[in-house]
Amino acid sequence: MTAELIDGKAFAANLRERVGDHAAAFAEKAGRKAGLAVVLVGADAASEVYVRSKGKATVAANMESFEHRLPADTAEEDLIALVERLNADPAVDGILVQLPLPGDLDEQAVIAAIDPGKDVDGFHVESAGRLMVGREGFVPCTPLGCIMLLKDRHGDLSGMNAVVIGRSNIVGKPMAQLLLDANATVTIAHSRTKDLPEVVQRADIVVAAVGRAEMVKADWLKPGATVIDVGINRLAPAEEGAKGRLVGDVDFEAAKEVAGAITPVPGGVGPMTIAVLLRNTLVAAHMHEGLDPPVGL
Ligand SMILES: NC(=O)C1=CN([C@@H]2O[C@H](COP(=O)(O)OP(=O)(O)OC[C@H]3O[C@@H](n4cnc5c(N)ncnc54)[C@H](OP(=O)(O)O)[C@@H]3O)[C@@H](O)[C@H]2O)C=CC1
Ligand SMILES: Nc1nc(=O)c2c([nH]1)NC[C@@H]1CN(c3ccc(C(=O)N[C@@H](CCC(=O)O)C(=O)O)cc3)C=[N+]21
Repeated sequence: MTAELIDGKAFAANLRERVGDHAAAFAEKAGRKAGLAVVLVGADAASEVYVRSKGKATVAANMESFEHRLPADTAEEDLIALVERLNADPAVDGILVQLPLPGDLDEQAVIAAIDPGKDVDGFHVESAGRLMVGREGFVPCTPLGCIMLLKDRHGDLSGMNAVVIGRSNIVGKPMAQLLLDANATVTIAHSRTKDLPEVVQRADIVVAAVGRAEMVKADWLKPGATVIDVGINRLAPAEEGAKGRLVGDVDFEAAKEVAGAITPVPGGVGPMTIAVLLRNTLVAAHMHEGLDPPVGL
């Protein structure tokens, strides 16, 4: 058996296109473009690439991109002061502070400074709380992108057994909550989980968000399971000077012979994260202008 490939890249391109159309209509109505501010502290090479691609995608979707680069030794109060300026700036609808932050900057303190109405990453405690109790709010981009792919494939997830591996605030926990909201029966596994292969064996849906290259093995999977691989791991390059290959948390080559459907890395969940970020920003912009949010995004 060979799994169907879940083409996150194509799904994301389609979502960005629809967001772009709605963003153009928004600009007509509001007399301004929706705006996303991205704050990057320090000069992490991978983050640089990521921030640049977000900026390009934002502009391509008819929105404005504001990039703020601060040195790695920035004081927490200066970073928070920038966030507060962005909170007060009517041209900025969404604020994303690229994580992780360098040094001993307190991530929770910085995120807490973001206006929850501009928290398009969904990392603020207010957003997390809203998701937990089932109220409208911003949902973290990566898990929201994953649930879109799952609903696209399965329609109704009711009664399906879902196993989420990883319990971070930005992926694992919100992912589990979204699956629960979709009436799946959810198990959250983590580093203390006993007999992970046996836990995964029962799953109709596996979401791997661990950060360990190719950890999830093919023989753990229930035949026909749907596998969503969130992991982004760069392997050591085979030769000096070369760029290491990017792999997920799932042993893709073997898993695709057992799974029913699987997301590749790259080209799976990653592109969805950016597309959903643009979607969240456009929703924020509508709220800021007192307009009804676009339907069907
Ligand atoms: N595609 C995308 O857009 C995005 C991809 N990512 C990628 O997703 C992955 C996860 O990210 P993130 O959630 O931030 O990572 P974290 O490091 O915050 O969390 C990893 C989780 O995996 C668990 N874990 C670690 N080792 C094991 C193990 N051996 N068995 C079972 N569980 C284990 C940890 O358990 P414990 O809590 O017990 O320590 C923890 O809950 C990374 O590869 C990251 O790069 C992240 C964000 C976006
Ligand atoms: N405040 C904040 N919000 C985030 O959402 C956030 C963050 N900080 N810090 C870092 C992680 C990581 N992340 C990715 C997004 C897209 C790809 C992506 O598009 N990946 C491409 C491959 C890119 C490549 O080739 O390097 C793919 O999977 O196809 C990857 C990783 C968002 N994150």
